[in-house]
Amino acid sequence: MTRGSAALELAHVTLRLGDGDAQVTALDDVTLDVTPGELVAVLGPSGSGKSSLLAVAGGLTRPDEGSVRVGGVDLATASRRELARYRREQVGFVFQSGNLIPALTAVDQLRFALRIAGRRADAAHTPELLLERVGMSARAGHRPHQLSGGERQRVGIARALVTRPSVLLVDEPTAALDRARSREIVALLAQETHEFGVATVMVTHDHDVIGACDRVLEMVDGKLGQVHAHS
Ligand SMILES: Nc1ncnc2c1ncn2[C@@H]1O[C@H](COP(=O)(O)OP(=O)(O)OP(=O)(O)O)[C@@H](O)[C@H]1O
Repeated sequence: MTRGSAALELAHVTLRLGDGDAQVTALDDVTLDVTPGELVAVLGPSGSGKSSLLAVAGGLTRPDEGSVRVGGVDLATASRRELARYRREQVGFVFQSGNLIPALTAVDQLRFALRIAGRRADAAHTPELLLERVGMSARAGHRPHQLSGGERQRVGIARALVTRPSVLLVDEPTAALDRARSREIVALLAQETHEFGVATVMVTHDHDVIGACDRVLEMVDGKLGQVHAHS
């Protein structure tokens, strides 16, 4: 699989979870193309399938039907080994509250991510330079408990990008932040998405932050579509 700029292409993806009467169609015929350098927001109520969408796009689970293509490989038919490799080499994840490792300083979070990925930073994307990009140089030696929620998210974004993924998957990045911080974080995600040419999907409940996104979609009962006005 080639590294770098690759689109994320989901076609007619269906994912069923649970068994028998308890079975739920978490994703129902979902089609989504995200181009390199594009930030797509996915809105939707709790239980609508947003986490399932990230799980399928991130190679954490295979769909029951449809295809999920990144750089010419179909994750729906990939082996477990190929999926693990895809997750390690092609995907960056950003979670709700940063999900940083408590014992590590900000710069070590990024070094550790590189080590896990079995990668070396190229000269233009060292951990130090990435932290500078997200405005965290002065806090590079701080551990998570010494950082604010917004600062932790900045480190989380830098950590996700240090391995130079093709696809960036972002789960409720502003859940723990106030309105001003939320807007800053999503503006940063947009900036880095464009700069790195990464295909980014951000799921969120937060209608307030979608102005910075290139495209906004809505998930309802496992179906992905255009946003409808809410009363
Ligand atoms: N392991 C499972 N077995 C059965 N059903 C499941 C399982 N995991 C999730 N579901 C169901 O699948 C549907 C989609 O869940 P999903 O977590 O993708 O929604 P979500 O939009 O991310 O919700 P939230 O915003 O609350 O995180 C929900 O109806 C949920 O109850």
